[in-house]
Amino acid sequence: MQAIYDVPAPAKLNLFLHVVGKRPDGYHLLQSIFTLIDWADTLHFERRSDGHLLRHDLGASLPPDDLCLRAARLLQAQSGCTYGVDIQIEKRIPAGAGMGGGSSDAASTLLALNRLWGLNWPLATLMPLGLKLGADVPFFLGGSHAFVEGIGEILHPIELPPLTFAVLKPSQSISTQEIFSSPLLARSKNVAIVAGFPANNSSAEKTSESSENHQTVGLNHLAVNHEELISLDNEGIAKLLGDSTRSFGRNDLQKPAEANCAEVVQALHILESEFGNSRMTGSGSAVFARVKTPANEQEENLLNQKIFSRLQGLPADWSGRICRSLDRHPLQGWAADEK
Ligand SMILES: C[C@](O)(CO)[C@H](O)COP(=O)(O)OP(=O)(O)OC[C@H]1O[C@@H](n2ccc(N)nc2=O)[C@H](O)[C@@H]1O
Ligand SMILES: Nc1ncnc2c1ncn2[C@@H]1O[C@H](COP(=O)(O)OP(=O)(O)OP(=O)(O)O)[C@@H](O)[C@H]1O
Repeated sequence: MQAIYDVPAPAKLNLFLHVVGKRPDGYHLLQSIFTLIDWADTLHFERRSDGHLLRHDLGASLPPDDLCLRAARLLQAQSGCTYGVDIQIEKRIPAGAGMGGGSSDAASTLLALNRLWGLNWPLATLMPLGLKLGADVPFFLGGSHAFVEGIGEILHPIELPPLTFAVLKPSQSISTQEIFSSPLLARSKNVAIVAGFPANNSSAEKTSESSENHQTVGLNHLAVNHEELISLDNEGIAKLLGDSTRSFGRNDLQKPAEANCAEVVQALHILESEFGNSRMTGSGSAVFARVKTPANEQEENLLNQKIFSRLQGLPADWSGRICRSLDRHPLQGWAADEK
């Protein structure tokens, strides 16, 4: 294999994100539902025999040593592979948005180079490399929506009904590190511990990764403080994303982000007034609202018009669009399962 073209790297939304603790090294322990959406970057890989690793930006410019190059360098060093690669990237996911764009690029790079360089490593071997690159990378390697714990390395695959979102990214970007170190970050007070219940129906997605932190069966229910049982269906998701007084879910990173960035508050207001709900994803600055999935083309056009007309009144460097949840990651199954 000489080249792999049109490799997708989809973004994620955190339907809720609870900070439940802190590790001795300063990283925060989370509980969150991560959802894959159809706002995606596209990458192209051409193998080089001289061992060099080069990136070419087809759209927006990325930092010189970006997460794609860091992923390629890590895989090359760990495997001792003598091939190199030219990586072309069409960047569409806004950076510093809490949508995991850089992490997704890194995960897609690991999966593509694993093939292009003929390594054929199992997913369980790629997972710890992913975690070294960023807390969100294991989720994108995992290949499905997930209830996520730890700092991002404990993945419980879940199935979700098809969901539609309006996503708005203000012009300002937010540094993840800055938000996690804010004194406004809620600690321990009102911690909702969520426990997952394995799916007991045949539609549950089976995953066969056998790494220690990887559950082998999907979940279809979550319990809050072992009391209220939430099904991962439309009704349950509505509970998770309802208004802040009634909903169970929240994003604990939202308060510090609102304090740091007035545009986050503005974006939340816009979605709240247009769609009746709003929440920030990850460490921001992007926010999203759940919207009714359009039943036909006419309804779909109407939704797109709504977000388009809102964007027209805002500075040109704001972006936004209607996004659909994916069934699964388009590269699911690219890494061999461990026998
Ligand atoms: C907020 C989320 O987007 C939720 O999906 C992720 O937890 C962030 O993941 P990420 O962007 O891959 O973050 P990393 O690049 O690993 O970490 C950036 C910085 O954020 C802080 N950080 C990150 C993740 C975490 N669970 N606790 C933290 O305290 C650390 O100071 C770290 O140095
Ligand atoms: N391939 C990449 N794409 C985007 N940003 C990258 C990439 N590689 C490195 N970065 C750097 O990482 C920073 C954060 O980018 P990213 O888009 O991953 O953040 P994010 O949307 O906040 O994601 P997360 O939810 O993982 O925190 C950017 O400001 C950028 O400088």
